[in-house]
Amino acid sequence: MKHRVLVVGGAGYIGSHTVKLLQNQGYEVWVYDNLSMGHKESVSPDCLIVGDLKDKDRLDHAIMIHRIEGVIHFAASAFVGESVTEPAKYYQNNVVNTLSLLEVVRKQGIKKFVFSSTCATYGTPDRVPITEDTPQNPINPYGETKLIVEKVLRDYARAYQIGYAALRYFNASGAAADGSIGEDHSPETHLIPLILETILGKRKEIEIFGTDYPTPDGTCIRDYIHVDDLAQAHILALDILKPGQEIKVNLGIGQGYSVRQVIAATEKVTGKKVKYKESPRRAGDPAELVANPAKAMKELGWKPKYLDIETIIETAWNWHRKHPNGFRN
Ligand SMILES: NC(=O)c1ccc[n+]([C@@H]2O[C@H](COP(=O)([O-])OP(=O)(O)OC[C@H]3O[C@@H](n4cnc5c(N)ncnc54)[C@H](O)[C@@H]3O)[C@@H](O)[C@H]2O)c1
Ligand SMILES: O=c1ccn([C@@H]2O[C@H](COP(=O)(O)OP(=O)(O)O[C@H]3O[C@H](CO)[C@@H](O)[C@H](O)[C@H]3O)[C@@H](O)[C@H]2O)c(=O)[nH]1
Repeated sequence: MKHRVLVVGGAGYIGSHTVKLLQNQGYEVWVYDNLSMGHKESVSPDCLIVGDLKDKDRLDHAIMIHRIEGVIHFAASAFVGESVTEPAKYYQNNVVNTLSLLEVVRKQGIKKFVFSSTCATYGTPDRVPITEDTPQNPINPYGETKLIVEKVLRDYARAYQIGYAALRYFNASGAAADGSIGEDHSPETHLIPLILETILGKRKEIEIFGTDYPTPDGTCIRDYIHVDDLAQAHILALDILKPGQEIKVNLGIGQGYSVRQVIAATEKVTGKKVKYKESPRRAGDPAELVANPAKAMKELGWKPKYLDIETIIETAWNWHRKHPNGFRN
């Protein structure tokens, strides 16, 4: 029997791709989202419950009437740069509101909880690729909030037997292979969609944030992982979680690309030149974040399908050029 799942933040970018995959694989799915960043068009209307994370009564009711067995929690404020200038928003939404959700989960006796963590919890790692035993010393408030929730989950697992998976994603990218849904953040801050918007003439140019990093071409290196590969890892984690179990894994492909390499790969995929300008570093950005995904592959039986940046960008390009205004067309 496939589980009945509540996907909190399920109308967002990674959430909506996970919802689609869960539905394709026969799970009964309910989406809970306040639509502050998400899009109602990204999920089927009959499974959407519009509500806020801090509304305990609404969550309680949703979990009870739909007899939810597992929760996947994507809802958060998730811009590294903004978290430096507006930390209060991040501690409130990512920590306080998540505690509120966990109160309901605990009361309702739910024993499967999958959490969107991040490689930003590692801060500036001593070495790459990053393994899960790398010390977690975030260098921005966003990473700090995610680390706090990981610690709360550890304690709740031990005291209340809530089984949890803290999935530490690297950089989510790409769009559904069938072109039906994709990435649409407002404001957009992520590198690949911004490059594509520049190509589509929606922006004058892309800024490269920092060209003096200790990397071969001076720009930041990240591990770009396809959103459907991320989605599949959530389903695998949900399936195997046992009460009180703790899973902490990195989700990346184990290969890093610099900002300049991503621009070059996008030019190749689209056949168009990208206008860019070199700008100062953005606050809160570590030089290089690349995953060692071996633990996720072993513990979840996970195997990413998209191992090549150009194929990942191709899926994003396919979505962006057909939906230049995102879900508004
Ligand atoms: N995008 C990435 O590269 C990346 C990398 C690592 C971790 N993450 C984490 O993955 C998760 C999903 O990221 P995303 O890129 O899909 O973000 P997103 O903003 O597209 O999705 C988040 C969703 O949560 C909803 N939400 C936010 N606050 C809420 C609240 N208080 N109540 C109800 N709903 C609320 C938003 O409306 C949105 O639909 C986040 O937790 C993020 O921190 C993302
Ligand atoms: O206009 C831009 C935007 C980004 N970058 C650079 O591109 C890289 C990727 O940036 P971005 O796409 O904004 O992703 P991150 O800041 O790495 O953050 C994402 O990836 C993190 C994990 O690395 C997650 O935790 C966050 O939620 C998610 O937003 C970084 O080096 C940025 O400095 C630019 O040079 N110019």
